[in-house]
Amino acid sequence: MKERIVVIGAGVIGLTTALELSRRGYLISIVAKELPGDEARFYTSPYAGAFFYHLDSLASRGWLAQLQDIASYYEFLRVAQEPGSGVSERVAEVYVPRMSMKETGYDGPWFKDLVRNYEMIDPREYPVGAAGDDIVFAFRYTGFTINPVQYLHYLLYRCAQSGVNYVRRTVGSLEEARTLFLDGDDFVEADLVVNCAGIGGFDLNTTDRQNRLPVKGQTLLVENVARKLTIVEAMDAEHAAESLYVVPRAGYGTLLTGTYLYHDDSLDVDEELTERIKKRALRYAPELVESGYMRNPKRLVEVRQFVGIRPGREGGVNVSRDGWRIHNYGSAHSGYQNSYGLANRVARLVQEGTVRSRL
Ligand SMILES: Cc1cc2nc3c(=O)[nH]c(=O)nc-3n(C[C@H](O)[C@H](O)[C@H](O)COP(=O)(O)OP(=O)(O)OC[C@H]3O[C@@H](n4cnc5c(N)ncnc54)[C@H](O)[C@@H]3O)c2cc1C
Repeated sequence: MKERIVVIGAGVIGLTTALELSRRGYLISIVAKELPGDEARFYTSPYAGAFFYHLDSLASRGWLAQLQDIASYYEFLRVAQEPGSGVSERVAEVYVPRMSMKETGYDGPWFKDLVRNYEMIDPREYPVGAAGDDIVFAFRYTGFTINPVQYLHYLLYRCAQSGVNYVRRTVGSLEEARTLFLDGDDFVEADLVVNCAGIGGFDLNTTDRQNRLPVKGQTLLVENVARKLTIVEAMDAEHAAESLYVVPRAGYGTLLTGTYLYHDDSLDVDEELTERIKKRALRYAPELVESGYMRNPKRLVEVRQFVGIRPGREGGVNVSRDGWRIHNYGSAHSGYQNSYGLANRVARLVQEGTVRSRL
């Protein structure tokens, strides 16, 4: 019989891992404190941008990270064809000001030969508002944007279709989680437990606590519609930790964001930061307030501000196995971008253990 596996967590990492394992024939129960539709300080997935992007060049990006990301890229482009998934294919444009160009001899992002329709942007096409930012590199490609709440519901639905069940429960340890495989109306012991608890993953793997690295992000959702996904690396010397992301979403509306506050897990909103984000967005995406485009209102109409805490980890994401315990947490700012790649790695860890135990 195939292994019974408890997956802890119903963020993008837990749901994708559960889905990919069930597609391979394993029996899966998800055990999670928060489920899609919930909001909580340490339930990060609903607060993401979310899109596919990383500025590193091929030379500076590890091959494992590349494999994870590109596996996810093509899966998301496929999912984008499914109505109601919350994923939409979009043109993505990236502008890199001189102040944020860290590499010398940079000739494009690591994915330039792997994504669809990659090309450099001619300086004559730069938005008028970019003047003064000293842009040294700009490119576009076929990307996608994700409406996270819609996509999390989609994943849960796909899991249910694939035979995955789920239980709302806070667990205090991996041992406790192991007793919570739901079999009909009863709990039985699981063969394996996968820790996909995001920032909570460190509480369940206490020997790793010193690597906990929360990274705060602040976002603003507006009703106005942007034409494309626009990414501008840091352009303001006074606020060098701030970039600009203009993220048009499925169902319209646009998310404006671009902040990384390391070792910060507070939830307060910085109103001055919100004003800076709005000003930058209007420089690069003036159509947001042009009635000629999608009948946009003449000012930004705020829906809501959000704060999300990215589950970062010193040393990068932890995907590892120790007997019946498997970990998959710490994906920081790219949990969507590498979700399918990480789930594939977990599936290999499950399989390798199974093969070894049969020898
Ligand atoms: C502003 C912002 C923008 C972002 N933009 C992007 C982007 O563009 N692209 C991208 O790829 N990523 C982006 N991210 C990062 C992405 O959101 C995260 O990497 C991802 O959501 C992490 O998912 P997760 O499943 O690991 O954690 P979470 O979503 O936090 O889920 C954790 C799950 O574990 C459960 N849990 C925790 N502890 C316990 C316990 N003890 N018992 C039971 N259940 C437990 C929780 O209830 C929850 O269900 C962004 C994040 C932010 C904040």
